[in-house]
Amino acid sequence: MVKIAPSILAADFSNLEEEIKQVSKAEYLHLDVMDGHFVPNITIGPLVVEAISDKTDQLLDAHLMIENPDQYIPDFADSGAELITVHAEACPHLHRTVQNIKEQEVKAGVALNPATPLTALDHILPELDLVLLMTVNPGFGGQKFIEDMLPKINRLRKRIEQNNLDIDIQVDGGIKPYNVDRVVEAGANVIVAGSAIFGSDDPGQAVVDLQESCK
Ligand SMILES: O=C(CO)[C@H](O)[C@H](O)COP(=O)(O)O
Ligand SMILES: [Fe+2]
Repeated sequence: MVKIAPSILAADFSNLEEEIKQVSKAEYLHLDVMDGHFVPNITIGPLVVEAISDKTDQLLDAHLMIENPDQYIPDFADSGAELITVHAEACPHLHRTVQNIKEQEVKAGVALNPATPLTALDHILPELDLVLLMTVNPGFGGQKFIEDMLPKINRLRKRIEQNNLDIDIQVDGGIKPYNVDRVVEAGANVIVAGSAIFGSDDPGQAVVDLQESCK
């Protein structure tokens, strides 16, 4: 089943509780953590994740776009994140970082930037619960989907199937009602959407519309 993960990056932060309530039909809530170093933007930390965890039963999906994530993994797990995703590009000791996530007894994800090849997953894939394929360059919401990511998604899905693995493929960036069917067809099964949901007049309906488009 395909799951929708609204990214609160595009929500009204002055009214976050109400914004989150509107998207409660989505299975995940995607929390973009940016440090101003790995990406040129700064967003939220564990304190905000903890505040959100009191307000929803959705799976809290922390997308860490930060350098040295190992330093903060326990804090994000303690704050209620149930899936922690780190960027391969930010982790010189990726295997150790993934083990650090698993020690916290939360799901472990690895994200790849658009220009990072799938070979970055060669010696880590069986350890993962999820691979996040960025479909824009990370740092900002509202960017244009990079079409060249479709064959990348498909190659990863085939590799997962050929190796009899049970790993989610999440896509993040520029996903809209008009292209979501193509990312699902290519093999993605966790769909992040920020501006397509919170930029619409009715975020709750936008979640339902995306769910319908995935069927
Ligand atoms: O990780 C991200 C940016 O780095 C966001 O999750 C992503 O950009 C979602 O926003 P949109 O759907 O508007 O593209
Ligand atoms: Fe994200």
